[in-house]
Amino acid sequence: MTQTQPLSPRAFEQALRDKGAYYHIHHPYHIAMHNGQATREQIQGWVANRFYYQTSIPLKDAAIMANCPHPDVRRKWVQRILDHDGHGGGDGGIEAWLRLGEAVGLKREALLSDDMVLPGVRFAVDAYVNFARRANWQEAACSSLTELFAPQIHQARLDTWPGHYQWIEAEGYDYFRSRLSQANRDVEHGLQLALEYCDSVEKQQRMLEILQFKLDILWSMLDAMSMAYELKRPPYHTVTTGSAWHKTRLV
Ligand SMILES: O=C(O)c1cc(C(=O)O)c2c(n1)C(=O)C(=O)c1cc(C(=O)O)[nH]c1-2
Repeated sequence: MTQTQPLSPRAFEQALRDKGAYYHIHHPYHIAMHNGQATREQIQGWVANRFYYQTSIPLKDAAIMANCPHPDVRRKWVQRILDHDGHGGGDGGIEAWLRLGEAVGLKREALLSDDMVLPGVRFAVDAYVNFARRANWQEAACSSLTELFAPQIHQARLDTWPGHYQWIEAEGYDYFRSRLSQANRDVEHGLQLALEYCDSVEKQQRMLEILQFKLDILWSMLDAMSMAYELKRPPYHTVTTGSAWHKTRLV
């Protein structure tokens, strides 16, 4: 039956939350990391590839702000950029992620060079940034709502990784700890925007589709990592043992 009336705000919020069934917490790569079955190379590969996501988030948030004509929204949204880039002399999330890299045995330069970033990860992350550039600001803003499910995944890492991976240095966990409160605050704002904006059946359905698009991005990143670090099939593995893929941000 075709839906003619929009869902109530409460029912729509529930429909957004139900998308958690597809969160990357359920990806086999993530499950292996959670269960202590990931090798050092797999953890390092994940940290190095996720760094590309971390450094792209402020680009994505700046694109949203560039398209948003409302000072009150921008005033709140800018906090996301400050969280990652740091402000007032304090380090931000990007620096914390670099420390995570060091804690898992990677050199800062290795992360900063993007050398390990697999094409599949790059394409997925670039799709997120480009979506934020093109979409209207409300749709782009609400695509961050996978963060609804993020505190759980950060907490699970804090609970299980120190026991499983004793070789990871303790300072590495600061990033996950800091995101627990930041993500909850972001979600509160993002949810409020989504509930206000999605006042028709069409907008609600489109927003659910956008959230799925974002879930697809996160899942696809881990698919690329599975190919490279679990199945040992990085791009061009039939041709070379080297990493021939492109290494620079082209878009
Ligand atoms: O570690 C994770 O699993 C995870 C997932 C997500 C997410 O759901 O997009 C984010 C983060 N972490 C994160 O640390 C973060 O800063 C972040 C920002 C955003 C966003 O879409 O604006 N997602 C996420």
